[in-house]
Amino acid sequence: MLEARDLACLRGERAVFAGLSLSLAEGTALLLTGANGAGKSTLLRILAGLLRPAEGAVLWRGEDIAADPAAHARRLRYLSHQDALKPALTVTENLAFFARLWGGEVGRALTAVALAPLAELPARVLSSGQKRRLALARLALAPAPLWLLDEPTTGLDAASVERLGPLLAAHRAAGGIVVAATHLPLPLPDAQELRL
Ligand SMILES: Nc1ncnc2c1ncn2[C@@H]1O[C@H](COP(=O)(O)OP(=O)(O)OP(=O)(O)O)[C@@H](O)[C@H]1O
Repeated sequence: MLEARDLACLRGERAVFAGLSLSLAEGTALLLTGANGAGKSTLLRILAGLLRPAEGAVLWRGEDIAADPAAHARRLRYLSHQDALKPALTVTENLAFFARLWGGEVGRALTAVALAPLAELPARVLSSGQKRRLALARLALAPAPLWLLDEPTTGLDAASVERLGPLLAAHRAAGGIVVAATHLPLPLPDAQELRL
């Protein structure tokens, strides 16, 4: 369903990677690992259609994602290093913004990341782990077949990492694909690993 063919990426003069291919079927997960600077975030940005590869192509169900970037944007949830929160808005309001775009129930998504008790606080007062959980709550709003997650568990306590397990499992059980860059163990049983 998601395929990368012979990708090459240059940053400045330097080749970050070349000849990179992968193929992921419905319900599968891929962990991107490797040293700092190996190109994990870069590859996620290419798979998200945010960065064009120097060579090669990314395909969704056999079609180049570059042919219809808007359609690709609609089918994915991309969680970057940044939490992309509006500090002055409350926890509920931050999530309501995305619920207007994608649908879904804000209360249910907050419960999935155990943030319901903080729903009325402005996002600026959240701790860094709570901010990450609010970013992750977007995943629980409405289905999208492709999740691209950059260090999703940074700053999370053990219980919050564990809570991600059912969220990831439900997504995969519904045929969703997960690609996650990480230095830490993730609750993603049977994930393939690509070491960059
Ligand atoms: N805009 C840019 N211009 C030049 N080089 C860049 C740019 N963005 C990234 N790079 C370089 O590309 C390489 C890959 O960076 P990337 O962020 O993908 O690594 P990473 O594997 O995600 O690292 P980390 O584990 O530290 O998050 C790095 O050497 C980085 O310095």
